[in-house]
Amino acid sequence: MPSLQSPGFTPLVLSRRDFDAVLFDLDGVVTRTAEVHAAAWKRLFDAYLEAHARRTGEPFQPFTAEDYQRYVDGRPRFDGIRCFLKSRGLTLSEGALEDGPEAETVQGLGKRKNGYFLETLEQRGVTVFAHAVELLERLRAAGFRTAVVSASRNCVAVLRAAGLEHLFDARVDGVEAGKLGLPGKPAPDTFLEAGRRLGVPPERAVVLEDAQAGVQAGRRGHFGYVIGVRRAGPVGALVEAGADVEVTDLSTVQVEEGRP
Ligand SMILES: O=P(O)(O)OC[C@H]1O[C@@H](O)[C@H](O)[C@@H](O)[C@@H]1O
Repeated sequence: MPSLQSPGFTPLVLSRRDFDAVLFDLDGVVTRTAEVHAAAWKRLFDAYLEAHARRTGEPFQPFTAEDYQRYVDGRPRFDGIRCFLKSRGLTLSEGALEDGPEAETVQGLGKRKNGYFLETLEQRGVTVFAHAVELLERLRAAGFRTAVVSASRNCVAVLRAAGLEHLFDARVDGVEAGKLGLPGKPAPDTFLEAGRRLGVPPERAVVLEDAQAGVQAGRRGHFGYVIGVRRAGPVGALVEAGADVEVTDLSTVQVEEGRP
């Protein structure tokens, strides 16, 4: 039964009796980079929407936190652009791969946003959620296999900057998905690929996600357990999107060696 975790309820226990692997989203679950992405998207879309309002005479309606959570968070870069513009009844030509950041195309907007993201990352560096790193260490000590599954093409750079590469047995990110032609979240394919690489079937794997699209991917992939990690957004939104449980503090997740 889906539930919201709160004091007084039975603690959430991940046991080796039930599961062999845990698949972690990166931005917003392990590293504090979801807010860097969100700020870069806001900078991009607010400028775009303001210019659109000036051109058409329609009122300017800014890009909101809810827009980010519903249409952009967790999805591959260009899917996020298309999905958000569609939600506002806007379309933009796809453009070409070589379009520069100034181009008014999906490709151009994607490059512009990536420039904003990298600029902030360069200034601030990458910080982590200490409880997520501790959970990864506890899981690995108990014999779980671990993977990182991220839509981001910046996944390796973020992992390296945070010094976290050694905590994962497999990585399926935006670059890998592009090479393999895998659709991104909310499709389950990147999580399923991570399970395959670990040699673990979906029912023996747990998904940890902070994004609605990511939770949906976990549900659609029929994974053994889907944990929604609520960092922002309304209480219950991740359970509504398909998580088995919603937690805010990963230090409350218990790990048991059990017997596989
Ligand atoms: O633009 P990138 O680095 O490839 O990232 C794509 C997406 O990666 C996801 O992990 C983030 O939740 C999104 O905000 C981001 O847009």
